[in-house]
Amino acid sequence: MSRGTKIVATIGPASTDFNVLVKMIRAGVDVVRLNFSHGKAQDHIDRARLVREAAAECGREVAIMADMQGPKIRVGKFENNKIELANGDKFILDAKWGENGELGNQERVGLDYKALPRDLHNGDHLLLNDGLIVLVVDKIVGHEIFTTVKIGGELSNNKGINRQGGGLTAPALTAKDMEDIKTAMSFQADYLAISFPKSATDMEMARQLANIAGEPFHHKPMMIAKIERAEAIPVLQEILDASDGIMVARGDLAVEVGNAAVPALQKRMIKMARASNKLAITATQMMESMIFNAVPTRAEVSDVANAVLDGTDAVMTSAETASGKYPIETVEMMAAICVEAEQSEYNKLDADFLNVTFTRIDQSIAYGALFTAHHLRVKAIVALTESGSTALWMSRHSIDTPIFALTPSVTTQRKASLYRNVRAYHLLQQADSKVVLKQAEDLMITHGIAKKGDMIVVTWGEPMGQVGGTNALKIVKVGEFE
Ligand SMILES: Nc1ncnc2c1ncn2[C@@H]1O[C@H](COP(=O)(O)OP(=O)(O)OP(=O)(O)O)[C@@H](O)[C@H]1O
Ligand SMILES: CC(=O)C(=O)O
Ligand SMILES: [K+]
Ligand SMILES: [Mg+2]
Repeated sequence: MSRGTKIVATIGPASTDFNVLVKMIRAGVDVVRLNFSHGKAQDHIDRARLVREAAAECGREVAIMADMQGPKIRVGKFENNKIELANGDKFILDAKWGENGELGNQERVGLDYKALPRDLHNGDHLLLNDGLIVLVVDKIVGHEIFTTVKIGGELSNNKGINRQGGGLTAPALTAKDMEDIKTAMSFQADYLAISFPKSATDMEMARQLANIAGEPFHHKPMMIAKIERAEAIPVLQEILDASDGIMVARGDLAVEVGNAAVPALQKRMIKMARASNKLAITATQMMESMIFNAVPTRAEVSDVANAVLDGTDAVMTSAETASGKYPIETVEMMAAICVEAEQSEYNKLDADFLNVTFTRIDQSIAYGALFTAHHLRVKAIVALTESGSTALWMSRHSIDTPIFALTPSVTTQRKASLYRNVRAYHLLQQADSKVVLKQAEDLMITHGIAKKGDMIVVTWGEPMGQVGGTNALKIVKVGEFE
């Protein structure tokens, strides 16, 4: 059985190797994530090239997602790289500490966001290191935040800080992000993930910067809003409207909204994304124990399967594949869980369209193809597409029929590798629809999707070769165009 849910794999020291990457791609990686929170610009440029080479070796198109660092607030470095905080200890976060090279100690540490004291109030709970350490603000005096340790532990260099409940005002795009967007466009990253956006404006600004940086390469990336701060939740719809997709970034989100709130939010976010014709990625700690172990826990298996049932386009790995011991096994395991979970999917195509009115020709064709495929039980839906949007619209609804996007654009092909239930292949640009339909049939036969006499549904636009012009649907008996 082929897999419909896609796999996004973060790469890092454990996977920056041609042979490992080839094995990971063969095991099922569809999108590679480069995390700009770690490493230098040149490291990402080199990694991107390695990914393209490994994908070529596998005869596949793999998308690259550049994930910006964003305004994650971090503590500075310590004299001895780390300290141990005990419950009840007094500790100072000092926005001026480090300005003259001072390192942190048992009493105080510096901050990379100088305006933090201004944003805080007495009684605020600060969560450090993804919530493993909790500090309560006692008072703020100028640049010094005086706190009492509520939950202690080891605090090491550059760990992140969140306020419980969110509300810290750091702007979403930092100066570093703006530089990193240029780097990502220099290798034409297919997806750009923006960290901590809190409004549609943040996403619009990022898109504008990306489009300008991509212009010399005629490249426009798809924009992913990482939903990971409390303020993003009430404005989720407007963020979705300004983006091409969202990431349920459970690491930071859990710290801001409380971890018990995350599962329900995940379901709501994925549902809203699909209803808005946008993509959804479920991220963080999906196979966490596989950083050290060759098999996942029962809970992790269920987590991946539940994300599939929620309708996510992709499940994502972080440290499991970036710095873990079993990057290849993690991907193999995830792929197997996805396939199994998809078998049990409850199909409710009719319910998706209750009271829906179609107003666009291209969308009407896309949905017409879905219903045709569903009711006639054809072998495949084939969308001849320039931009990929026909395939994207179809993929927002769950049906058993696989969707194939055939496109002359390699960028469209790469982007489509994130769309659930869509496989994209390259098609030679042709003016004559008869020739193209024949090519489409041949591709289905070559890939073992359909054989002579099987039915497939094909959509395309007349005249061929124009973006957004899908206006034709044909039910084809394979072999008809001999
Ligand atoms: N390029 C890389 N180089 C070194 N280590 C990496 C790299 N990418 C990821 N890692 C390691 O994997 C861990 C988890 O990866 P992930 O991408 O979730 O990082 P993170 O620091 O939690 O991300 P963020 O800063 O976006 O919240 C990181 O904390 C880091 O130890
Ligand atoms: C992926 C990410 O940034 C998070 O989970 O917070
Ligand atoms: K990041
Ligand atoms: Mg995050």
